[in-house]
Amino acid sequence: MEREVQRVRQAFLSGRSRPLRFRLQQLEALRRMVQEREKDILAAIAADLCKSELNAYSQEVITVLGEIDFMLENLPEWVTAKPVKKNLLTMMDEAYIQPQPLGVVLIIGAWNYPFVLIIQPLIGAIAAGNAVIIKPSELSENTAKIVAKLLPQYLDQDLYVVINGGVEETTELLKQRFDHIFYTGNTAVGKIVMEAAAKHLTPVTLELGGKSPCYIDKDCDLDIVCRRITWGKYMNCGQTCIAPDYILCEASLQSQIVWKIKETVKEFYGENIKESPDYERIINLRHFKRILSLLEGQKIALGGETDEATRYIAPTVLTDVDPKTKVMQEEIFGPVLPIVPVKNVDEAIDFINEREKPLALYVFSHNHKLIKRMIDETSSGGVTGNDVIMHFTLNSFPFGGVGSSGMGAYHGKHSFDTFSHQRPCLLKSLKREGANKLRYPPNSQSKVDWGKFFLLKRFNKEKLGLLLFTFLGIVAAVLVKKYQAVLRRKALLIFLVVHRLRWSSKQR
Ligand SMILES: NC(=O)c1ccc[n+]([C@@H]2O[C@H](COP(=O)([O-])OP(=O)(O)OC[C@H]3O[C@@H](n4cnc5c(N)ncnc54)[C@H](O)[C@@H]3O)[C@@H](O)[C@H]2O)c1
Ligand SMILES: CCCCCCCCCCCCCCCC=O
Repeated sequence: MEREVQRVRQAFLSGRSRPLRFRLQQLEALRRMVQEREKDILAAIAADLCKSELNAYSQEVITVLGEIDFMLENLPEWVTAKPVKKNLLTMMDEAYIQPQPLGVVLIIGAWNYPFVLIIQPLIGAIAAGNAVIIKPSELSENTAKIVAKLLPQYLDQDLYVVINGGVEETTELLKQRFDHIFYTGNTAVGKIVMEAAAKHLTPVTLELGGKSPCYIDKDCDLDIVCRRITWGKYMNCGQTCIAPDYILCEASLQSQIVWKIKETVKEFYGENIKESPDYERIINLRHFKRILSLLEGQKIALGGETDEATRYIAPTVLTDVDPKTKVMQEEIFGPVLPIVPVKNVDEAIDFINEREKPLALYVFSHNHKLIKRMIDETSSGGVTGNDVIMHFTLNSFPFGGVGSSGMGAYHGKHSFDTFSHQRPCLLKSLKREGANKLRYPPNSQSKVDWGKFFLLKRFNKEKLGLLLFTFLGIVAAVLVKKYQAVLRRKALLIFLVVHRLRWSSKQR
């Protein structure tokens, strides 16, 4: 492991990952890989999650292609140095911020969207000029294998390396020194990653999970609300980090919500859900049993059917859920949707604020002010009003958690920034030493006063304009005085030419 990381570091130190042209070439090669090997990639995701190729394409491949195109379009602008404002002491110098790669980045992926969750951060890391080691999740082994097989066929083999393995290999990997660790997965392992990173003072991005609440106001079109929630909750069989975890609403809305979700489930997956190509399965038996244990003692208003052999759990809704029960203590990460009755929006806000900060928050209402209030008075990684999941699709948004749902963010420019160091560069001349005497010892009151003027003095724009105007006036006056004779001759010449022209035009 140590030798492998060393090899990647040597490749980074060769400097070839840095030029813009190289980064663009690698991103184009990655796009070619996704396009040319699409069938293999979709088959691997399908095998891991029992997912149709159409769904694998819409949920993972589109995002990856969109992200690559966005990078290719914007990278030339992002990599350029950005000049910054200067003060009076640095007025004559060059001052700019130069984004630079961090070095060797470790990306650890999760199994639930096994392709996009490693390739999207990889795109950002390449764009920022880094070398990368990718550790896909061992639970989605087909995707892990295909990525390990394809990447070396398209990308630089020493700069971008896939290491497959489970807890043992990841633990070994985490002992090595990296310049950034980007981890996606559960909060408990997130803490292990951060602890390992701390030994080398390595910065981390932690894309974690949590219980994302969904508040439904009574002032709502429940048909639409339930269709959107059903889509986001049961997509990937509930195994989505930003799926609505539970619903908060007034008790009286529960029966209508259950009825409308039931109708939508029929519309989406047909009478026999098990046969629907759009309904996935639970990743493994451990998670299957964990989710079943959350149903114990609950009022099942919809679904509840299971099949251990195929790890099938039907779209399920629980009503009148007691917040103290197990299903409300951990992230569900499965197709089970508890409804917790609350009296009103105030109680919903308190409920959310009494718990860990979630990765996403959803609020449904015709009342825009209520949505704004919910946003102002709570905290979460991201928010979508009147829909679910969709903030993930906008790559101008930073995607990430807050508090126990994670730290740092990525997607689009935010990925580029996450994997870059914003280096401040001040370039002075070796001349103009006179001005520098001010800061050299011995110090004096007069030097301090000048220092205060240079560093603290703020000119307002109007005053500065007036000052400049006066200065230009003085310069003009001096010039006029100095070149009076020349100016007089020029003025005479212009006078003669103008008059000559007027005279000739009159003659015609
Ligand atoms: N914020 C996001 O973008 C995002 C995306 C997907 C999933 N998630 C969250 O991830 C969780 C589901 O993923 P998971 O954790 O089951 O995935 P997982 O089991 O695949 O684990 C994630 C990674 O951690 C590694 N790992 C596991 N145990 C480890 C250990 N003891 N030491 C070192 N590494 C270890 C695995 O090898 C894997 O690569 C959910 O909480 C979900 O909300 C978050
Ligand atoms: C054919 C219609 C396309 C619709 C696009 C919808 C995209 C949904 C993307 C969902 C991906 C969620 C990944 C979340 C990562 C955490 O688990």
